[in-house]
Amino acid sequence: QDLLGRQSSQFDHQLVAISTRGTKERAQNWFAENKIPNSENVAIYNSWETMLEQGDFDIVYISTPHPLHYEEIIKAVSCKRNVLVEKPATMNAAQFRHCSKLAAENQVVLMEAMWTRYLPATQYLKDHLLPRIGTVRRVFSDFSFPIVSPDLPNDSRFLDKAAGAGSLLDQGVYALTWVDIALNGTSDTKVVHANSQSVPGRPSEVDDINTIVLATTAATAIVSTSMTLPGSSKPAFYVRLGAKKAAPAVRIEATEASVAIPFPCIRPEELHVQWYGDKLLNEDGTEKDEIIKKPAEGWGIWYQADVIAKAVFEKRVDTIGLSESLRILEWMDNARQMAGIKYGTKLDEMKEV
Ligand SMILES: NC(=O)C1=CN([C@@H]2O[C@H](COP(=O)(O)OP(=O)(O)OC[C@H]3O[C@@H](n4cnc5c(N)ncnc54)[C@H](OP(=O)(O)O)[C@@H]3O)[C@@H](O)[C@H]2O)C=CC1
Ligand SMILES: O=C1OC[C@@H](O)[C@H](O)[C@H]1O
Repeated sequence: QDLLGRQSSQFDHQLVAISTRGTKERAQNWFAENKIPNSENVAIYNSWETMLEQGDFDIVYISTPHPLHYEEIIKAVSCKRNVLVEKPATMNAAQFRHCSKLAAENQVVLMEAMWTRYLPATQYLKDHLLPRIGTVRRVFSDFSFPIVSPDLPNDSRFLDKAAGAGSLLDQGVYALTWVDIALNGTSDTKVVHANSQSVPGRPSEVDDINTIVLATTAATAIVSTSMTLPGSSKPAFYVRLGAKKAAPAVRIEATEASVAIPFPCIRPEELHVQWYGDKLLNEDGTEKDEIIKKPAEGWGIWYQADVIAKAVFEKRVDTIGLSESLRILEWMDNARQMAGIKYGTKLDEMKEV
């Protein structure tokens, strides 16, 4: 239930059908583990195509590993389905541009599930804080946590290149989203440097420690990711999602104030603002943090679900957040090229495949 609705939601999200390669029993166990309401009525398909062609639902949520997204979006929108697709929406910008065109031709809504953008703390930052802190001059954005433990098998999606493995596409998409939010979608932002080091001791080269520098005419952004290093605090990721105390993961430095966003920046709940000058000082004269709390209800992925539900309800034809998704996919394309991160011929050509 936690996954599907919240008390203040305008919409009652319901899971009504799923497509899986697994058995019915496996699906039913999953429903039970995740407390899915009315799960006895959820249609279980063993064929994605059949579900798209015959299923009775408003929106399909694509949550397979990222190299599959492109073909799956094409199939879904061709069946006139509204689509919410996990991040990164596709493996490169050209693919998503094509998907968006097809979605428009088929009169449906398409949206990348970049849930962080729609959480209350992020919305507050965008609508109420960024307009007050002056010109943003520099952004630090880190998203690192140790996903790759020594016992993680090489065929896990985090280490298997055919499944889209790599920290840039998995974690970098969030760190870059924060840059885009902080710079308010500045369109002249360019990747000026990218460097990558692979996960040590594994047979294939999977990008791990990535450092990307972006610049606009007025600002610089420094981005880092890693799926082996602890980043801003030590405990395992899902423990840290509930951590009471965490070091800043994102820092936005503007001319009037700086704003720090504690880990986990993918699910922010607090904004720590330091106003420059003598407005808000500690007894020793140092700047005092103004802590703005904007909790997310439950896990928080339904904020994005509300956004697409509203668009579908209003019968809009739209790729929600298209320019944001494309900017970030393009930055990742450029960073991959500069850092020498490779997948395989078709994807490295950065064309539609
Ligand atoms: N927003 C967020 O917080 C998160 C987003 N993600 C994103 O979600 C996506 C999936 O990640 P994650 O759930 O970790 O990935 P998984 O590897 O767990 O795959 C998810 C499901 O996709 C199906 N699947 C896997 N491989 C294939 C295949 N080759 N062909 C067809 N179906 C397949 C499987 O379902 P079945 O066996 O039932 O068919 C599997 O359970 C990624 O794009 C990732 O970036 C991931 C985690 C969190
Ligand atoms: O989107 C994500 O957020 C949570 C992480 O565990 C995962 O790697 C990533 O895909």
